Amino acid sequence: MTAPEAALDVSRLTMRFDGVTVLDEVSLRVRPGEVHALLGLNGSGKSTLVKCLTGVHTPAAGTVSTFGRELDLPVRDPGAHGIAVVHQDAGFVPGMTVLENLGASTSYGARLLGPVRVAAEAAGYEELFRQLGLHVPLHAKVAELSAADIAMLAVVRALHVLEAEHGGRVFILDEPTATLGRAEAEVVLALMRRIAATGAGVVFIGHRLKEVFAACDRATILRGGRVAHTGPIDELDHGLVVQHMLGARVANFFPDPPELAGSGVVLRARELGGGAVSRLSLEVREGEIVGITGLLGMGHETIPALLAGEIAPVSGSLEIDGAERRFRHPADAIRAGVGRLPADRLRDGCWAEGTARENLTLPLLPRFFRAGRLRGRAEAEYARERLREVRLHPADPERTMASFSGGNQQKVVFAKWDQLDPRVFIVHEPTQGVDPAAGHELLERVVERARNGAAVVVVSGDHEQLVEICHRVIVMVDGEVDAEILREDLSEEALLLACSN
Ligand SMILES: Nc1ncnc2c1ncn2[C@@H]1O[C@H](COP(=O)(O)OP(=O)(O)OP(=O)(O)O)[C@@H](O)[C@H]1O
Repeated sequence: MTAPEAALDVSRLTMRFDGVTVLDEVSLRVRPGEVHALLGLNGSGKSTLVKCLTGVHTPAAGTVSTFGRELDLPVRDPGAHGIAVVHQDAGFVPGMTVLENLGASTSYGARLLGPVRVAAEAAGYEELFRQLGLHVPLHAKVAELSAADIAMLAVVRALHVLEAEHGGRVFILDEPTATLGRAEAEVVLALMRRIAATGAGVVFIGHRLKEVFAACDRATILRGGRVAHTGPIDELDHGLVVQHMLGARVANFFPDPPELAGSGVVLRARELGGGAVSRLSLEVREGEIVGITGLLGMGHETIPALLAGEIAPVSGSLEIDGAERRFRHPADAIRAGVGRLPADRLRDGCWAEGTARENLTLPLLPRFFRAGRLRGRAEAEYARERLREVRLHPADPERTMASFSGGNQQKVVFAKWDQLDPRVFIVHEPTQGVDPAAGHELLERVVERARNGAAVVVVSGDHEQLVEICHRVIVMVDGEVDAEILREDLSEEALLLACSN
């Protein structure tokens, strides 16, 4: 019997892929009005659990109930049972208006036929926006909105789909803040809390523990497809969460940047302009780690593409090791020793249908050819070794990229750039979607790159990370460098203040 007070009650759910158990008798109980964090390392089973709740996967065993009613498995039409999932990638059409995008998910065809219905729908949304305290114009194009507004619209769309159908609601937010800066993330977290306050059960999946501690009431931590811990958030701390995730303690969470010894300038940008950057002057020395941040839309997100030949500069100049460079294509930048780890790895960083090995060795393929033939065994051995170093899980380089969890895809893309020994290494949101333990490993490797003499640029909205690993951080406002904060003055508060200036 399910206790009626649970908004969502998952009991002993088991899921297997080709005989491999990915969820092993997982139970999750979310109360109405509660924000419940679902945590775990990359690949621990969080997304698989969500996919079982939305009918994408059919579990081998277990039960699922919402507000006391048991659901038939596989779940068909989760919306009818009050379950909505908000994914990180909202899938909105930028050229369409807010209303068109919101309507498209419910009754697009009908809306085209009935102007009266459009007015009713608009009024419904206006009321919903008012209740949630959102100020987003319904007739603005999605392309004109901030990232935080778009993230919130994704939540609202899910809410509206459920509105008429069901009394009790279960919201699952899958990394809603992963692509947002600190200030924008706070807005989305506040919205999540307001939704919980209406009596919904909210499940929050995220890797930024700071957000988890600020916004969640309870947490369930998965480890290797099993529940390692469940309980109130105030009985946990950063170290304990990671301990439950890993089954072991991590002592020093963030690595320190290396000592800087009077080293020469590797990367020098003078008044560089292009895309959303109007003027960037920057010098990065050998072994130095320079962070770049800003509120979304302030230009810092464009800098990796500008420095790595994807956006052609329209003004200013760029030097690497004293030689002036004009990159017309990313390949020019790679040849000049510039490596770039992109933020959107699925769009820019990998070939989803290819295997992890193919993705890794792509830039090095000529090395594995002899007399016109690919030395397959040497290539496979190389890939196995490199991917073992980044602790790819599962440790099978022959699986397609699409079948790895998000964090493990990031490890492959990271290894792909790291192996080229870049002279200038630009890492853009390096730990986005990556669990805290793997994130720790990736940051250690970034610091190691600098220790070996590379000039490292970290473009990130994650201020905690910038404070820990950078020698100094540059803050962009309106496409220009607005402030520079040296290591001795670096703090999250100082960065937030500089960003919101
Ligand atoms: N369609 C699939 N076929 C085979 N194995 C899969 C499939 N989907 C997921 N897996 C495996 O199931 C395990 C759990 O993956 P899942 O995506 O649920 O992890 P996660 O906790 O959401 O990770 P992340 O934090 O990186 O998103 C992983 O080992 C993954 O490789």
